[in-house]
Amino acid sequence: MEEEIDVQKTIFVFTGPDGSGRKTIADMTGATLELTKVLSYTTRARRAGEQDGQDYHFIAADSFLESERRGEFVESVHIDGQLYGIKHADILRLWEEHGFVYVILNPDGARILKQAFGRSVVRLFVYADRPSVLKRQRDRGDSDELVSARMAYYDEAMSALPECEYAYENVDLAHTVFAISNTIEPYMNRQLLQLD
Ligand SMILES: Nc1ncnc2c1ncn2[C@@H]1O[C@H](COP(=O)(O)OP(=O)(O)OP(=O)(O)O)[C@@H](O)[C@H]1O
Ligand SMILES: Nc1nc2c(ncn2[C@@H]2O[C@H](COP(=O)(O)O)[C@@H](O)[C@H]2O)c(=O)[nH]1
Repeated sequence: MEEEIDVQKTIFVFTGPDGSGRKTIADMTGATLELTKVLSYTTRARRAGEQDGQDYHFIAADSFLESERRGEFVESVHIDGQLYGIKHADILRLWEEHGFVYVILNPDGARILKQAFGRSVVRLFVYADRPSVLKRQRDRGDSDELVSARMAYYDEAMSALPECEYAYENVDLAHTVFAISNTIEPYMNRQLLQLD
């Protein structure tokens, strides 16, 4: 059931197929508009260049399961043997502190957040065609194993496009960030107008 949430508090959910550029775009847009990121918790190992508390909260499986048992996650998923989730309390705290926040989730997680928080959730679906997604992951140096595991979810992820509030084909990075910033800004300005 949808929670009673102040509609001026918004969570922008960057979703879409892996490798489409969601994270890059989310973080660039977040930096441009001074949005705070709600970090996921995960049991997977940190990859080169990733930092705890910046990319994810990297935690042990027993700690994740204990939090799950206590009902702390608003949504959690198993992907390729690893656990990922977002804590309810983190969203509420960051909403209280900042009003506008963002998160990067797969489409299943995005759907669950929408069911939980209704109008306070705005899903921004970022996609690219299959060859581009494949190339971006290979260019980044991801292993063949990781790339094939992710590509197995491509069609399923793409099928979530119509249910999202907005969708962007990410061909040119700067252009996509500009378009998404233009979508988000009116939400923030609406709040400023109401505060006047
Ligand atoms: N428009 C673009 N053109 C070319 N490369 C891009 C573009 N957008 C993003 N990239 C690059 O593609 C790679 C994947 O981007 P990113 O990590 O943001 O994707 P993602 O959708 O979050 O996927 P993942 O969950 O696999 O990290 C990165 O190396 C990023 O710099
Ligand atoms: N439903 C959720 N999906 C999440 C969460 N945190 C990350 N993700 C998505 O998982 C895959 C794999 O991520 P990777 O960093 O291991 O490559 C990707 O689609 C992420 O967006 C979460 O808390 N919930």
